[in-house]
Amino acid sequence: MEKAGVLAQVDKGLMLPLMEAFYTIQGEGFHKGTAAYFIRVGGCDVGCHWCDVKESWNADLHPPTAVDTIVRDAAAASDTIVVTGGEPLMWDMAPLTSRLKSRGMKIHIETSGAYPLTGTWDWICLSPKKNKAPVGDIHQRAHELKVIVYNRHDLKFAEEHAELTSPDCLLYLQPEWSVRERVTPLIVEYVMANPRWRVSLQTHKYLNIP
Ligand SMILES: C[S@@+](CC[C@H](N)C(=O)[O-])C[C@H]1O[C@@H](n2cnc3c(N)ncnc32)[C@H](O)[C@@H]1O
Ligand SMILES: Nc1nc2[nH]cc(C(=O)O)c2c(=O)[nH]1
Ligand code: SF4
Ligand SMILES: [Mg+2]
Repeated sequence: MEKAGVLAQVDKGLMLPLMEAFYTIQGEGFHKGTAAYFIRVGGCDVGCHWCDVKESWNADLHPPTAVDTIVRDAAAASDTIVVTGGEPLMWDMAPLTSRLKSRGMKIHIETSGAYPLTGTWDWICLSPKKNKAPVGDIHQRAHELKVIVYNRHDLKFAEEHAELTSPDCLLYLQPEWSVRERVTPLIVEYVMANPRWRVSLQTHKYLNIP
């Protein structure tokens, strides 16, 4: 396909810049410990200085891939799919999620919420960022709020975002990996004092799996 044609397909969400797709164990949040197939879509301009997938940021480095191909490979691997990135909501998620849904799959998203919510989701993990705030009503739609804690101020940031969520939204504090030894004790103390919150660890990194 010529370049203009590919760009048009990407614009419609019929192709996505695919960084990688892999079957693993969800390491974080409510579903941690359960098998899932991850679809990592390239492209992100949020710019978290501690981001653990900076290779995802430049969408041009990741080949535009037909969603039909992505869905075919996903369906062969698992009935639970986690769409992540990069920031997946930079792209129109409607074509990908409608195809996954029509095959009866459970679809989860990991997002900063910095772009409008598209697609249909069984589980929305909202991880808000200071650099680029969530837009629209995603706090009300989120099933879990997962705030990354790099320093003490992030606990205040976490409360500000928790106030915007629905009453049954699960609340998680997750240590930023590079400072985990310093911040994990802060999180433990905070969760015991404020038991509406839970601890989330990046358990896949302890298990040495993707
Ligand atoms: C790489 S992001 C991709 C999805 C989306 N851009 C987002 O930030 O939610 C996936 C998850 O990893 C978290 N994350 C990224 N870097 C991290 C780090 N160094 N330590 C802990 N969590 C991290 C993000 O906050 C997010 O919840
Ligand atoms: N195992 C595993 N669990 C995860 N949960 C969220 C991840 C992500 O990068 O979005 C992730 C990831 O990269 N690997
Ligand atoms: S929003 Fe997500 S992918 Fe983008 S820089 Fe932050 S953690 Fe990384
Ligand atoms: Mg990750």
